[in-house]
Amino acid sequence: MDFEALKKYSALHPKPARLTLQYGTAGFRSKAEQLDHVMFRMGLLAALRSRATGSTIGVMVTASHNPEEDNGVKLVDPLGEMLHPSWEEYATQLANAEEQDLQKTLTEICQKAAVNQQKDASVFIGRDTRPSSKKLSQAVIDGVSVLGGQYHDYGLVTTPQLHYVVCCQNTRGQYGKPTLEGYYQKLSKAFMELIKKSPGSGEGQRHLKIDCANGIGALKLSEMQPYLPKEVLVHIYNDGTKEKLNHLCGADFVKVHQKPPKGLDMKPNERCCSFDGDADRIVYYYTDTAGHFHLIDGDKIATLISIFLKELLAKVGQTLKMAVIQTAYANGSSTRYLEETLQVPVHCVKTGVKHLHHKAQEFDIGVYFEANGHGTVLFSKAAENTIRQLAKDEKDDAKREAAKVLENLIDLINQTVGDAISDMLVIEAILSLKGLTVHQWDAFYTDFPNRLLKVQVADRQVIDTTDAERRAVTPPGLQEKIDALVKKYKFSRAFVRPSGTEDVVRIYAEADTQENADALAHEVSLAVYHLAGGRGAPPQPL
Ligand SMILES: CC(=O)N[C@H]1[C@@H](OP(=O)(O)O)O[C@H](CO)[C@@H](O)[C@@H]1O
Ligand SMILES: [Mg+2]
Repeated sequence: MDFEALKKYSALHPKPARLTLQYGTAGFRSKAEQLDHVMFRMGLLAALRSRATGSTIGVMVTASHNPEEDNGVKLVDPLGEMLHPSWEEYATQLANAEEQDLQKTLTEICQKAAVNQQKDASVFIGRDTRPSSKKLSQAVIDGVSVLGGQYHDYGLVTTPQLHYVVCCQNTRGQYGKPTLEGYYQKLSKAFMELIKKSPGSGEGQRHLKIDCANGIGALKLSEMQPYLPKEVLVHIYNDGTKEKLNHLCGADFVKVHQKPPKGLDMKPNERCCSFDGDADRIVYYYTDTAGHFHLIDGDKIATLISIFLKELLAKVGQTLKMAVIQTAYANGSSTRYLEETLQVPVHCVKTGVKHLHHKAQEFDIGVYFEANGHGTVLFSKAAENTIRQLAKDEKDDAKREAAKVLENLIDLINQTVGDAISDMLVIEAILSLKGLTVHQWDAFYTDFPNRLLKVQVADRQVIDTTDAERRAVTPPGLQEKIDALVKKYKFSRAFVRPSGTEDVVRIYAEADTQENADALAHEVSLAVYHLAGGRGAPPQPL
């Protein structure tokens, strides 16, 4: 390590005194002006991680659905997964080291993680469309360079595209070509193969309106359009030319407010969807003829995909082990439908994509989605090989054809991470093959009325949870109080947990009616306020 150069460059990216940030569920996120030193240091860390793994590491500059003024950064591990938890810790230490301790902290990390400093380092960098992203990604490049690492700057990409190219690079092209063109070609080819066999629905069914949150999704989807068959009539809204990123639009806005985004005119029964700011989440929705808004969230997306996969597995006659992975935020009605009607095993894990991804790897086919629309499907290597073999050699025509559909699905799905573009194409292909309207899809089951609230407390870490975050262990008395409140309502459930991305405690409640779900959520939020050190005025009823 050239400590003189490090000192010199670090001085160009100084850390504001006393500022501490944490590498959380979604990496670092903060106001953009606080992040220059974090970016430089994540460039350093990516170079070390690359040396430690002997692989290319990704760095994505984005704050996803946060306001345009924010920014953030996430590291991508060799196969396109989220950064390993032990390194999240190093990331936090490095970001918070005072200037004079930087060298010491780096040396310590190298020792703890057994980094061979002689090895080559290679880092792929991408960024979203925020005004601050260009400059911040330059700080990442400075960090990589000062440690003698090589970098490839992909410029403007969606988060899942960066995960994809990292995986392609480290699998030596097995997963695909590590270029955007390679991504467009692989996905569009698989998509075209899939919809070839669709029964040819009417023109009206082919339209899809997409709210791109005024973000990167609009740019990349337009870039992909020439690769898609002309039967797909995709209409891009909120493309970022007029309005602010994520402002009153995007997947998070639609999910949280349960209403349509600004800037997209919806006619009754038209199929619409929203991406988030870095295009790794997607939710669908429509309004019915009575003008009611219907949200089709990640749970219903997981259900649609599971139904389709289950049918195909039955056709190919393979007993591959399939499971759906959810978090506690999954609507209880979706869990019940999956377990009881579809007879698919469901597992509940802690909030955060890495937990879902990890669990999904235990199965031949693991379908995972957060209710907010982040998700994908993982196929084990063995399952993938079986399917590809059957698609090639199976003598029985029906079985072989079903295996081919599965094979194309494997190629269409971005298995590295949830991907709005890829998920959208998967959903569109399934709806088209099954001849389903958005209304029919929505009717698989009816969501239980629910409410998500947040409460400010002095220190949200006083709440500790267990059982995939569904029960609070501390502070004393809180869980007993929640249990007593839940008993007052029919078909009810409630839980609380400290957010990993915001300084709040989240409260979730379900009950038989919307009024009851609202009332239960409110009463639980009061319990949190009183027992967990509420800050400011007590929560008011809705
Ligand atoms: C209830 C909810 O939607 N929580 C989100 C949110 O996490 P919190 O830890 O709840 O702040 O942001 C995460 C990162 O985007 C996402 O994985 C998660 O699902
Ligand atoms: Mg996102």
